[in-house]
Amino acid sequence: MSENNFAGHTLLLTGGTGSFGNAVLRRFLHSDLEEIRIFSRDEKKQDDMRKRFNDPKLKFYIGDVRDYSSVLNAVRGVDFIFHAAALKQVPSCEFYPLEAVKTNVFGTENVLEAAISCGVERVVCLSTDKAVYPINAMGISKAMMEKVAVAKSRSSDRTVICATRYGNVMASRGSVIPLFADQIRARIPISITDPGMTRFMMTLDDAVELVLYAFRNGCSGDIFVQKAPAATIATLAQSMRDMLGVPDHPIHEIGTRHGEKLFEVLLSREEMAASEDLGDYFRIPPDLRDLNYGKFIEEGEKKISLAEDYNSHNTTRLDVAGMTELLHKLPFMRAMAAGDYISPEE
Ligand SMILES: O=c1ccn([C@@H]2O[C@H](COP(=O)(O)OP(=O)(O)O[C@H]3O[C@H](CO)[C@@H](O)[C@H](O)[C@H]3O)[C@@H](O)[C@H]2O)c(=O)[nH]1
Repeated sequence: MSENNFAGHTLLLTGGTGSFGNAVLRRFLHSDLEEIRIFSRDEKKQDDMRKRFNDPKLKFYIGDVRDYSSVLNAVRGVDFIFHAAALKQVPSCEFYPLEAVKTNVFGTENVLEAAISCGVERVVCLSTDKAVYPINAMGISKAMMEKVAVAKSRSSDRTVICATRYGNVMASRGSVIPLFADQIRARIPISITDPGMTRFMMTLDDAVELVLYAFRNGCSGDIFVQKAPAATIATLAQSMRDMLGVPDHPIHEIGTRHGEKLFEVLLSREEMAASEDLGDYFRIPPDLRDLNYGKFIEEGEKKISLAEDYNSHNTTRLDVAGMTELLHKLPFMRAMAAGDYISPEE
């Protein structure tokens, strides 16, 4: 399925005003899709987007995934959905965990229920590595979102529901790369939490590719994960200092923050045992055992105890040169290195 096989079809992006929505639009605006709907609560961002893209193919829907009727209104007549609407800030979800449940869990249920009742063909739900062995409210709510998606995928023959999980998107707004860049610009020390902490490193384009892969290839109940390299925060800081020409810029260690893990996990041990290795991706199929599943237990347990999870400590580790090469792919970092400043992605 290429970007040009969609004549007469409509795509809905929930949470479409964020960086992911913008990146998808850049890919799909010139496809043969008939209509692209942006659904979000944010009137101002929708207005900015309307002016920026200025394209009659784009339609804007104000609503909240928590409100079923607003979702239903946007889903009627839609063929495909990329469900990106979420509360994703770790600290705010820690303080307001039920708000995370309302948006990430019940909101997803609303989107999927509307999709099934309107006969939508395919839905891809976006999740995060923080949903695996979760320790913070954001991750826990996203883990529940995945469970809702997989459970719902069993209840429709027509609507294919699958999900993707990805790690930190490099240089997204509020994340560590723009923060370190601001600190370097302001000539204040770089605040490192724990130099040995690792994170998967993915670009926004990688995240979009993963969602498109799931969209094209997913069977109902599948979760897709892209293999990705990782780096320690010390390596990231050194690469940024080198790239911005200040290799000796001071560093200040502040310690691990609230709700934060030493490393992230993209596939649990249990999922690794069941997953299919597709080269660049893993596919985690849904557990299709029915009530008569006793005969699968022994084999399953043996595989699980041999498996290792897939995490940012044991994946390909970037050294300073490798990390710098990746940083060069980011428009934000290239501009910084040239002495310009551009806004990070939303
Ligand atoms: O002053 C800082 C801030 C962050 N870090 C480290 O940098 C890494 C990445 O941090 P950050 O960019 O804040 O990302 P995460 O905390 O991993 O999670 C972010 O990225 C997720 C997925 O992209 C979002 O869902 C979360 O809301 C958002 O907090 C972590 O190891 C942090 O400990 C520092 O060393 N110093």
